[in-house]
Amino acid sequence: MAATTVYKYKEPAPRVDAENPLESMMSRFNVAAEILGLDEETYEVLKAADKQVIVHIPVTMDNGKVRVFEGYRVIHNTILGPSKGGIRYDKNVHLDEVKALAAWMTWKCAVVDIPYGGAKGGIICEPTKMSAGEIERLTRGYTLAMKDVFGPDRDIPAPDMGTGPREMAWLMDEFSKTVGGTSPAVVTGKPLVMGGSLGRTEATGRGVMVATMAALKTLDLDPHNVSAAVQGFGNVGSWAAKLLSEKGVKIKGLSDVSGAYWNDNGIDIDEAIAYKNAHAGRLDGFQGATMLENADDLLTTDVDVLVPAAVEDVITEHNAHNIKAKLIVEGANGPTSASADPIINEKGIMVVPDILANSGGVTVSYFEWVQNKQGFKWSEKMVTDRADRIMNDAFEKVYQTSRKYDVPMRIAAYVVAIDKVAQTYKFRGGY
Ligand SMILES: NC(=O)C1=CN([C@@H]2O[C@H](COP(=O)(O)OP(=O)(O)OC[C@H]3O[C@@H](n4cnc5c(N)ncnc54)[C@H](O)[C@@H]3O)[C@@H](O)[C@H]2O)C=CC1
Ligand SMILES: O=C(O)CCC(=O)C(=O)O
Repeated sequence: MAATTVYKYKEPAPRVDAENPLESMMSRFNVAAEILGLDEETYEVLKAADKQVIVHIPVTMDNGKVRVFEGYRVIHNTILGPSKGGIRYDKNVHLDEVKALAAWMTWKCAVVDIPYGGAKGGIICEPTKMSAGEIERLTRGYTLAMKDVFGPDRDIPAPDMGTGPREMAWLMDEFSKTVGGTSPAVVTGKPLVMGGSLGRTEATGRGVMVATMAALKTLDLDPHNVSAAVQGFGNVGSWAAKLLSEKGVKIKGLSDVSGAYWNDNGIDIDEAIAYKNAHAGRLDGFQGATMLENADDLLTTDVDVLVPAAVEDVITEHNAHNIKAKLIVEGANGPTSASADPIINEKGIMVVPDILANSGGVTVSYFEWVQNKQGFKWSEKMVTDRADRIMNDAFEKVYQTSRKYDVPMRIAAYVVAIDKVAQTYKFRGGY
């Protein structure tokens, strides 16, 4: 008879970061709500998530044992349209983080004026330590568990950290089985051959580049005389670094989970991307730069532009004093904790906030969804021209709002977003 495995309780590892992204989101929301003079009813409606779904997904691992994973989907708000937002696979996923990310999606879609509400999903797992088969079973299990949440006119997921076109393809396939047809518009960020949009892969990084160019113009800086450091070298960071370098910006620093890399003469980004692609998505061992002793120092290096494009709460009250950049363009969601805001503002650093800077991704996701519904593919030029225009218009609107109210760009972006959602709420009524 096979031996029975005896269950042993393991204390979950405590979270190491003291910052809470949900609190950071709320503190900016509160400032913007006050500027707008939001009434109490609207404030209460917009502040809380509409729905939070927690699921436990049993997955047969390659060793034959069943492991149960915890997954979330938070629908923050659907006043502007069906909810939209990525799915994150990471060991540090937690509910408050997903709630903050879902709210940021609501504000982001409103800033770029696309007809979506906000949502986000996440599963606590370590995809780099799982086989493709295990990730596929996990993704299909999560999709089945969320079959009544997802839907092309209800809630439309997309990639985020730790997920990409491969996972979106499995999700689309599994969801399609539950409805008995092919349902491409249920998810965006799919592979091109199955209804993905040209330009989606690079869209977030491209938007970061477009926002950086717009910000440099307001600062009267020529991209050819500007240096930058990019934290995170995944989808967003690598595309942002590549497209910025093509505009003449000298990328002196890069980092990923393996550490930070520095070259005072500028890093060859194509070389770094080729290296990463050949080394399981990581930069360790990359010879085109020297490794910094302390990876966190990347954020305080002597560069003009800082692009945090990895995780939340990396710029805090502890390191904000030492930042030398004149401009921060937030490729990541929530990289700056609210505790750092006053220090950054005091130093006169311009911040293009996440809900504006990284909105190129959801904008092209919206285009993908429109193409799926039309059953008609757009050219790459049509996608990028339209996305660039939306990004430039949104930047201008937020910039003008920051001047009108004499507030930083971050608060201005919240003002633009909350105003749009609040006005729509008033017209729709019916709650
Ligand atoms: N993929 C997308 O279209 C969008 C992503 N975002 C945000 O951008 C950020 C990055 O997402 P993706 O590039 O999609 O993820 P990804 O999974 O493709 O890449 C993440 C990168 O960050 C690195 N990383 C992780 N922890 C790090 C740390 N502590 N220090 C330095 N590097 C670290 C990883 O090694 C990897 O290079 C996230 O905050 C995500 O929410 C925002 C809008 C859209
Ligand atoms: O492409 C999308 O729909 C959402 C991407 C996302 O999760 C984000 O913008 O944070």
